[in-house]
Amino acid sequence: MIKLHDLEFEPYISEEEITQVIDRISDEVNRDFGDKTPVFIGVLNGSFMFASEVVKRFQGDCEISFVKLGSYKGTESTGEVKTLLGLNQDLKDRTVVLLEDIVDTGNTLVELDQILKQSGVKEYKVVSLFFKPEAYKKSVPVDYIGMEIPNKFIVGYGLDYDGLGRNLTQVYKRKE
Ligand SMILES: O=P(O)(O)OC[C@H]1O[C@H](OP(=O)(O)OP(=O)(O)O)[C@H](O)[C@@H]1O
Ligand SMILES: Nc1nc2[nH]cnc2c(=O)[nH]1
Repeated sequence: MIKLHDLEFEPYISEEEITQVIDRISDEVNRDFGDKTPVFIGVLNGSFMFASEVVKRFQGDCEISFVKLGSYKGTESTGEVKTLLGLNQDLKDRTVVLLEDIVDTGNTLVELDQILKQSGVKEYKVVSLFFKPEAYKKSVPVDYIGMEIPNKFIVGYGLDYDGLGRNLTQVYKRKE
């Protein structure tokens, strides 16, 4: 068990399991985008570990960029997604692969969908390491999912609780 600020968390998904999931999802990404010179866009902050592992496994030509969006305060979504660092690259007519650590309510994804459509991409697909089907209320497709998880707050592997826990190499869930 670990403590971050005032909350306790227990081990939930091991590093080995995360690696297996990333291997599988990266195979799918290689298969579908290997010859398309995609632009990978990682959604900061949470996706930095996952994004680096996926792009390290990518075997074709690609470009890599990041945007930074934020909407969580403590363990809850505020419902308001702020763009903290926008796109700084021309994506017109490009194939884009969004790399997210988690899709939860979908608020962040809806914002990204608008940003990408406005930028004139040829196509874009969403890859997310974790997905909470019970929490997802939107219709933007999540095309590649590493793991479906219940509607519980998790930390580790890039995901934080009020800034702490991103460096943990396995995933923990909030202790009930
Ligand atoms: O589907 P949603 O309910 O929108 O949640 C998903 C988003 O929440 C987290 O980001 P957060 O807003 O916590 O910012 P961070 O990545 O900087 O921690 C995560 O990295 C996703 O981008
Ligand atoms: N740390 C963390 N951030 C999130 N953002 C959306 N869902 C979650 C979650 O379960 N944990």
